[in-house]
Amino acid sequence: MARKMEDDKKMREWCREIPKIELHAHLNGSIRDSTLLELARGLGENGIIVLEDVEPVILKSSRTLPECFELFDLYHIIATDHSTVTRITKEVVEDFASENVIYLELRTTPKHNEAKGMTKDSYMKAVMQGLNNVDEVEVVLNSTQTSSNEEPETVINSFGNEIKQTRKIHVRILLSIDRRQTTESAMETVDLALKLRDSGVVGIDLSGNPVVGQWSTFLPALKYAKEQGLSVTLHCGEVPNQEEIQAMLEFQPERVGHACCLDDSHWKLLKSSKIPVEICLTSNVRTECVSSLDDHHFADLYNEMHPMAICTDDCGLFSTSLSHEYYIAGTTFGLSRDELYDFAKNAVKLSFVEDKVKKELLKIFDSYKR
Ligand SMILES: CNc1ncnc2c1ncn2[C@@H]1O[C@H](COP(=O)(O)O)[C@@H](O)[C@H]1O
Ligand SMILES: [Zn+2]
Repeated sequence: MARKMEDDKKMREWCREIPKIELHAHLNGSIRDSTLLELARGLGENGIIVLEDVEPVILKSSRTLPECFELFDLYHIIATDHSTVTRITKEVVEDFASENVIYLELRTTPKHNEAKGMTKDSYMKAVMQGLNNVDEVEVVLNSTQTSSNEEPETVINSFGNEIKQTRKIHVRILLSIDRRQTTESAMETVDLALKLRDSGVVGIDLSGNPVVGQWSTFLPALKYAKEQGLSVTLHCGEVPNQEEIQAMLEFQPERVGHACCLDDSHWKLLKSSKIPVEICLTSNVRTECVSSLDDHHFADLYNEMHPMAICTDDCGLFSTSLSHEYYIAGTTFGLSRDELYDFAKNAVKLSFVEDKVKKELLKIFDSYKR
């Protein structure tokens, strides 16, 4: 028993220590609980919200998908002013870097809120300021950015190799279109993404409550994004809307998130199209998109060597971390450390980053496990 617990602890530490790539993380879903509560308390003291109503909602650990979207509305009241957006961006990046995420693709929905003097542009400026404010680690936003002259630290890693480590994280941003938006508003988001290309924005995500909105509303903006050379990823199959799933797969996005509720024909289509899947284990179980970890489609896709990446989705909302997601993938599906390591490394190829950075990231993986 003691031995098993010791092995388990080592496995958790190993998952934390290895380099990792995060491709599906929503900014507001990744807010630390402690920050959220602190902000909520502040608003409670000022009479803007009733803290007693909000606290149990924030602290509840298990939520259905509709409950998640109720909570997001609350998050947006609590966290959407410029200085808070800047603060949470800084914290989220630092949290990922602290568990050895070397590349983070962070997605967020640019928000317009007249009452707070916020436009989609100013929202994104606040996000960029947050990236600038990160001080625990160097943030690299484009492949032309020169690195700081920080001396690399020499450490012995869990493979027994001596490696030189610099505290550095590559970050790229995806702008999310919320399914509540109009075609016009979705177009605006794509235009903003194009404007911010030099600041690290590389693509577009379609997300939001899957039972809200029509595919035809978003299609013009998604097509436009594709034509302009932005990468596109879609939340696909969180609910069994087969007509929409068909349209999404036909659109041929560069990646899809979740892919839970596909019928047999779409399952075949997904596999034959080789569209990479962002796998969010805890999220899918908590929101009841899959009945249990053991029934998760990860195993089937893994056995077929379908391109996939392990991701967190909303690590704040679901109290998880990328290391923990690797741990549960390894222990649930019986992956060896070597298999898990190769899996982590393969996620580099699925990222939307420039080839030059991909090569740099692959080198980090190779030097880590020689
Ligand atoms: C649980 N599964 C999910 N399915 C669909 N959309 C989700 C999601 N989790 C998060 N979001 C989307 O991301 C927003 C929060 O981050 P940002 O405000 O953009 O930073 C949510 O409001 C929702 O639109
Ligand atoms: Zn998501």
